[in-house]
Amino acid sequence: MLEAHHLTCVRDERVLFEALSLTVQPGEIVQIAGVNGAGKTSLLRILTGLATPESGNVCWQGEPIRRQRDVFHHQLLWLGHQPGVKAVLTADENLRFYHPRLSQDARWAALAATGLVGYEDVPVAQLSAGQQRRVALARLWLSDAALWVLDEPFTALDVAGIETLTRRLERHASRGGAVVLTTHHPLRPVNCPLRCITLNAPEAAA
Ligand SMILES: Nc1ncnc2c1ncn2[C@@H]1O[C@H](COP(=O)(O)OP(=O)(O)OP(=O)(O)O)[C@@H](O)[C@H]1O
Repeated sequence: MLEAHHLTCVRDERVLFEALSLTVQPGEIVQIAGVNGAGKTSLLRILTGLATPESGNVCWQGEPIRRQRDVFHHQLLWLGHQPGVKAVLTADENLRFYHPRLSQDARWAALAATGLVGYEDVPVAQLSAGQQRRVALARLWLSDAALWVLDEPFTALDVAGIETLTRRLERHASRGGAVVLTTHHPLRPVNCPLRCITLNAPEAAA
């Protein structure tokens, strides 16, 4: 599904990782672990095509992503470290921005799935940090992308929110999707293949 070959990433004269290869198969969750600054977000950005590695390449279904950006991005849902929602828009308007063709019923159902019943028409700026995260995560209930790449998706969620999200990830994997995520929150045992790739603390470049 997704393959990374011999990736090297240097930031600020530090080698974050070198000759890193990994594959992501349908039906699995891959956790990228490592200490603060190890390069987890940098790796996710390379895997999604948002950043370019010093060397190596990333392939989707056997083809380099740089040669098929539109196809790849159609199959990708990327949620970055920040909630990625617009503060002046309501929860529902944020979902409509990303999914203009979906019905209000579908959008509200997604918000209900993340525990936001009654907050649909509230401007995001007035929501708590955890609720803002839930608005962003509601896209996971609307997306039909095969590959989800999620940077710290559990941040700011309460215990119930963490469980709801974990179940959503399991369901996506059970339907043949794949998830790559970073988290400092330990994942509970899941009912699908789960692999953890740990990045070492970075070294100064030679
Ligand atoms: N655009 C950039 N320019 C310079 N340095 C960068 C850039 N992006 C990241 N870095 C540096 O690369 C290192 C790794 O950053 P990254 O965000 O990938 O780490 P991380 O493992 O996701 O950390 P955390 O767990 O704190 O989120 C950091 O030292 C950071 O300062």
